[in-house]
Amino acid sequence: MPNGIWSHWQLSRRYIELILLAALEGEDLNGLDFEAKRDDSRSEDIRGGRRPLDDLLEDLEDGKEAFEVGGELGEGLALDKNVARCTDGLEDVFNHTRDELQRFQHHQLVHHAWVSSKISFALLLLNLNLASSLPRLSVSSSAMSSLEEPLGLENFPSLSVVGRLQRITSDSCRPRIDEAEIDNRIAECRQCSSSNSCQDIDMYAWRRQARDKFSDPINLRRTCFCRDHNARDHVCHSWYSQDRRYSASCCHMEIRDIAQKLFRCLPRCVKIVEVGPRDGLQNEKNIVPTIVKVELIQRLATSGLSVVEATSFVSPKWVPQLADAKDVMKAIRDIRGVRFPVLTPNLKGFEAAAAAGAKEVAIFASASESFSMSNINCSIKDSLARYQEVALAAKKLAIPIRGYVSCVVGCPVEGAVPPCKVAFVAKELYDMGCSEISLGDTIGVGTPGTVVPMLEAVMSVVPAEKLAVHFHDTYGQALSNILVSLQMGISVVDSSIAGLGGCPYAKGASGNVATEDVVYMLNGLGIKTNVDLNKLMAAGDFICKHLGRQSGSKTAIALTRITADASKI
Ligand SMILES: CC(C)(COP(=O)([O-])OP(=O)([O-])OC[C@H]1O[C@@H](n2cnc3c(N)ncnc32)[C@H](O)[C@@H]1OP(=O)([O-])[O-])[C@@H](O)C(=O)NCCC(=O)NCCSC(=O)C[C@@](C)(O)CC(=O)[O-]
Repeated sequence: MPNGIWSHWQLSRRYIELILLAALEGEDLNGLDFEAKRDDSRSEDIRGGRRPLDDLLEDLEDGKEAFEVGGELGEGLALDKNVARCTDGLEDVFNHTRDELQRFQHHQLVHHAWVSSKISFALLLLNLNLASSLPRLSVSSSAMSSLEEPLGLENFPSLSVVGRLQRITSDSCRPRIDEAEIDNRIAECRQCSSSNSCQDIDMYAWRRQARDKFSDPINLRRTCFCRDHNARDHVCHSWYSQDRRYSASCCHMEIRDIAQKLFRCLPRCVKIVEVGPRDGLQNEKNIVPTIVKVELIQRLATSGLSVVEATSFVSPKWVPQLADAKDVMKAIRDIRGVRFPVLTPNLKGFEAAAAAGAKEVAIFASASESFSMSNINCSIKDSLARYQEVALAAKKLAIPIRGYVSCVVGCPVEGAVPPCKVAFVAKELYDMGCSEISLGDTIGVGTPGTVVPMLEAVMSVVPAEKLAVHFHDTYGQALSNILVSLQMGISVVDSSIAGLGGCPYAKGASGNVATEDVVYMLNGLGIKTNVDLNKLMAAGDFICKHLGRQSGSKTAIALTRITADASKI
């Protein structure tokens, strides 16, 4: 793509991004002052914001094939200017450009120039500008159809981010809670790239605090790809030091800065829910002595983890490994500062857990009928009725409940699970009063391609702040799935020490993503977890030695090997 066109597109698009963000955040657009910079810093005040559109319109008026790429557009426009400063109130920009558009009654654009609000107008601009980056402009009515309907902005402030985005995304790309639609969502977005808006607009869902990070795109690109050797060296040195003491602090801000530029809206802190003592051990054939379980929990607690799922109050006939739940709870009751939720499949389990001193419980439903039957011996509907009883009992005792949804992308029996089913179960659990809902890829088949539509569906009915993700790592996709979940606004991640686990009723599924690997990745991104990786690895060593197997954590294996090599020198 010729440079001029690209610059134009980039520059103009930035206005729209900023306008949209400002509008989405409910800011008063009047008098908002912003600046869009290009790679070099020669500055020229062009009272930006208008010129690009003015020039496009002039070209249209002249009957030029202004949108045919050939350099002319880029060269001739003010778009080649390096710094554009919008000093006019944006209100003016809107009004001015709308008036301009109305002057072109004869042109097909007018058909779409009907604007119901600032936001739809901004979208129109976005469509226009993206369209202009294509070889030939084709502003078809299907591409612009969303602009012809009122946006219903009265409800805008009360909508979630995803809801807002769904509201303003063009029809052809707007997600609906509809199985086929959601399943095809990503493919659709690719197909409809000529309609211009969807891919870029969709990114907004993940750009919660992105406004200040949009500036300086070239610099961003440089830093991201580590062409700046200083930055890269700093970052790399922080990964590891020979005495195995991990330190992210030396250049925490720098790493975070790079990560934020690259990943835009990652959370500052992530809460890790350690599920090793429960999910990790429940699948072990040989019974692990209670004393070993308790020591594992103690070690995990001292590593800084704030939540360790300790055990399950399920039928010992179904899960013999956790038949000692009561004893485990008794042994850990004096550990302070850490929460120890336990699984309860029914009222009987809840009562036993409460009697054993559990201060927090978890209920576990499934998005797949077959898995529900094999895991808890009842249909989804019946399980929800059971959990309603548990929720009521918990409420009476002021015990918080966590909810799980299993098989959120795939089921060992049924195959692909539609996102709408996951959203349905998650919403039921949320309505029951679950304070957090963990979305489990029980068999670890998800990829970002399937996880994103699932999360979008769930986030349209349950706020992101109430969600956690729980990935098994059967296909090695867990970390990518976690990363994309964080980008979508989730900040609670389940994981299991040494990657232990698997579900007894999901044959072939491997363990959860290893906690060590999650902490390593989050440290690398400058995201706080308050977990000490060395202590965590020691806890992993401890349980792996007991089980007589190698850790399932790549981080643990790598760091242990490097340490061993270093000690030989
Ligand atoms: C739900 C049940 C109990 C139904 O099992 P059932 O056989 O249909 O239940 P029942 O009511 O007919 O009872 C059968 C026997 O179990 C007893 N019983 C009944 N309830 C309890 C209880 N709470 N605690 C102790 N005993 C219990 C009950 O008293 C009776 O004893 P009997 O009269 O035969 O001596 C059974 O299917 C069960 O325990 N399932 C648990 C399965 C399990 O733990 N799966 C793994 C956890 S889920 C998971 O790993 C996924 C997750 C959360 O990690 C997320 C993800 O990765 O996706």
